[in-house]
Formats: sequence, C-alpha cells, structure tokens
Amino acid sequence: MSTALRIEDLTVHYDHFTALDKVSLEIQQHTTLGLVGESGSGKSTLARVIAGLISPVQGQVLLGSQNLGKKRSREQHKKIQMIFQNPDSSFNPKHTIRQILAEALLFHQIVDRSHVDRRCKELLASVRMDESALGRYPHEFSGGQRQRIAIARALSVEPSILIADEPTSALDVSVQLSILELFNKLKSELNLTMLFISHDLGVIHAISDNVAVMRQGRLVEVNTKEQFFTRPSTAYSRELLSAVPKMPTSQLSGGFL
Ligand SMILES: Nc1ncnc2c1ncn2[C@@H]1O[C@H](COP(=O)(O)OP(=O)(O)OP(=O)(O)O)[C@@H](O)[C@H]1O
Repeated sequence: MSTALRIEDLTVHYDHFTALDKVSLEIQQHTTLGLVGESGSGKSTLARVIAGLISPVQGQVLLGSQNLGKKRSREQHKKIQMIFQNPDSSFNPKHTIRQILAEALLFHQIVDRSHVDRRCKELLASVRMDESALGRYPHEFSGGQRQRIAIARALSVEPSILIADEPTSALDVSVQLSILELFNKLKSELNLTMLFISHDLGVIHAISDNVAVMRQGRLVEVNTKEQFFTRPSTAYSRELLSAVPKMPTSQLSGGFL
C-alpha cells in the first residue's frame, strides 16, 4: 500500500496559542483515517491546514511525493476536498443544485460544457439522489440531503483525498446512519482515501480503517481500528473509550458501544 498523504511536523499558532504542535501523520491510499480527540484538541485545525485553508508556521503537507507549499495551485486545491458539519455555509443559496455542481465541474475543467448536465446527474446518482434535484435550491432539501449534495460536489472534482469534518454531527441519528452508509459505499465504489473527523467513537468505529487521537494540539496515538478499540496504547485513549456514554448511535458501531 502506498502513502496518499504525509504531513510532517505541522505547527499552527493562533496568536500565542499553539493549536498544532509538530504533528506528523500518514494516510495510506484507499484507507480512512478516523481522527478523534476532545473539543479544542486541534482536529479541525489539522484538517484546514491539510486542505490549504490555513498555513502552518512550520511543517509540510505532502500529497504523494508532491510537497504542497503555502501557495497552492488550483490543481493542488482540487486534489484535497473538504466536507463540513454544516454544508450550508459553502452553498450559494441563490444557486440551484445544477449550478452548484456545474460551477465546480467547470472551474476545475473536469468536463466541458456539453457534458456538464450528464455528469451532474451521475453525481447525484452516486449520492443516491434523483436528478429532479438539479433544478431546486439548497433550502428545499433536508440536512441529510444537503450533506449528500455537498458530498457530490466534493467528489465532482475527483479529489485524491476527502476530508470530512464532523459531517454527521448536525444530523438526526437515523440520518447519520444513512450518511455513514453512503460514505462506506463510496469508499469501496470509488476507492476513496479519507480523513474522517468525529468526536463520536461509534461513528469512528463504523467508518475507519485506522484511528488517530489528538490531545492539546498533539497526536498521542495512531493505530489500527482494531488495536485502538481493543488495546489502545495510551492512558488517554483508554480514558476516551471508557468515557463513551451509552448512546443511540450504538447502532452505528457494529456492537462497539
Ligand atoms: N481562528 C482561531 N483563532 C484563535 N483560536 C482558534 C481559532 N480556531 C481555533 N482556535 C483554537 O484552537 C484550538 C483548536 O481548535 P480546533 O477547532 O482545531 O479544535 P477541534 O479539536 O476541532 O475542536 P471541536 O471538536 O470542538 O471542533 C481551540 O482551543 C480553539 O479555541
């Protein structure tokens, strides 16, 4: 298996606060790394640095063998796509779903104009939505459907890495389940490489191949899913696992919770 993404010594400061402290990590191709850790531990900051949305004061992000510098090209931006907890913030409410998907396809020159419509329909089908959605606006859909549209848009540019930052946290449990199932199907259909952030260990168990644990801006454990859930290597991970409340999301976890 080859390395899809490698980060080395990433350090981020917000004013005088160190949000990331020399974080190094690898994600292997076609695998999903689940990222967990308490609130404020630096998970979203790490995701944003990898996606090129903020710059580190130190360290580097390598995509395959390519070092992504501070100023990324359009092509480099395209390669790492991010899905957020709330997709609404990245949709123009005045644009139809067709416009939202077409904009990404044309901006990144994925298809020419004559093929946009067909590709939009295929993308909707890939997230299990009907093509009748194309003429409608984001506010006409439920939160789960909007997240499906955000996933379709992220996939439209054929990224090498998909980062999902708490993509199911704002959804009802039954909708969470359907979105997780979709991610799992897409993983195998498209051979995705993903960084999947969640504070919910049931979700992490359902989606990950490997698990990384952050605490106070540092990585404290990177392990296979099986090892993390059965034989975590740090006292902090044991604490996280023992603190898991018995939640309705237990149905997501394959019996973990
Ligand atoms: N723009 C910012 N300016 C100043 N401090 C920030 C900024 N963004 C995040 N922080 C701080 O950096 C630390 C890490 O934040 P981050 O959002 O990366 O954590 P997180 O693990 O994703 O948390 P959560 O699970 O609550 O989303 C926190 O203490 C946060 O308050």
